[in-house]
Amino acid sequence: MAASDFTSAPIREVFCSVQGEGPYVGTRQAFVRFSGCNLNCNYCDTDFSNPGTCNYEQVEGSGIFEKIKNPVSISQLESMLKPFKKLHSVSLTGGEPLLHADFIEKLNLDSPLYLESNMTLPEQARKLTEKVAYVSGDFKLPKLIRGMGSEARETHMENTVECFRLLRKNQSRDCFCKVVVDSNTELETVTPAVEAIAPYVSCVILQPETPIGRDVTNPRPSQSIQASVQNIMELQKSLLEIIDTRVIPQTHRMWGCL
Ligand SMILES: C[S@@+](CC[C@H](N)C(=O)[O-])C[C@H]1O[C@@H](n2cnc3c(N)ncnc32)[C@H](O)[C@@H]1O
Ligand SMILES: Nc1nc2[nH]cc(C(=O)O)c2c(=O)[nH]1
Ligand code: SF4
Ligand SMILES: [Mg+2]
Repeated sequence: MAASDFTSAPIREVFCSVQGEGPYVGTRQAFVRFSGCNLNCNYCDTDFSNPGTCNYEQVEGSGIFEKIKNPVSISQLESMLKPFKKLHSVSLTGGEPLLHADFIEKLNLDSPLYLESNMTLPEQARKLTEKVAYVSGDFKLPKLIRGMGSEARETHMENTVECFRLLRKNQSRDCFCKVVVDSNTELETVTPAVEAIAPYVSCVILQPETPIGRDVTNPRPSQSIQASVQNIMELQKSLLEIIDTRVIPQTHRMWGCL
């Protein structure tokens, strides 16, 4: 897993699109997708490898990519983002962007930073407490992480809660939590997670797992790993006792944009 030094980072792609997930769905963003991740979620829809170059879609929505040599320097990335106008914010995603916190800390951009993170690296999160204006933090359910044994689960929970505490909502930052749920997700596993982070977030989003490599325009495939509408609405009803809880599927996968 290649992390970045202070001045350059391995970046998989840079493009402009609209936010497809969570409460800011539809806002115009530039996306910076860093390479590398510290987790292996069984539902992950993203190629975050580093093939040695970064795909750069300079013209919004064109589908035409230039290849930039990796690693990309801070000044190169700042210049690459300049053509994108009228942005709500710049999404820092991956892979796991917190692996590149030293690099992010040095970025100087015109738009606010929107961090999209798995929230498992508190020592890295600490470096960005003054830097990011939006935090879209996942709470990863341990059952959906490949290779996570029962001994590691307690530390995983502690690290996640500490990340939310460090990057919590305040006067100059919104912080919300997304939980990806599948057909086996039980209220008993989601409730303690939501209770623990509720003081730090503005709302919780239940994000139904989108089947990878299947026809996402067919919402009810016969043997679905997706949570049933009834199950997810039961989850929402219980969690609404704790905090504003919304159900928002990934909209960009339906539309077919990046
Ligand atoms: C690719 S991840 C990158 C950022 C960070 N590593 C994380 O997991 O939050 C971006 C978002 O996509 C979500 N995601 C990935 N695969 C998904 C799928 N098959 N269905 C629903 N959400 C998915 C993740 O849970 C996360 O909220
Ligand atoms: N349109 C769009 N919205 C997104 N929201 C989170 C994404 C991600 O992969 O981090 C993503 C993405 O890849 N595309
Ligand atoms: S943490 Fe994010 S990028 Fe990493 S495997 Fe999970 S969903 Fe994919
Ligand atoms: Mg994505």
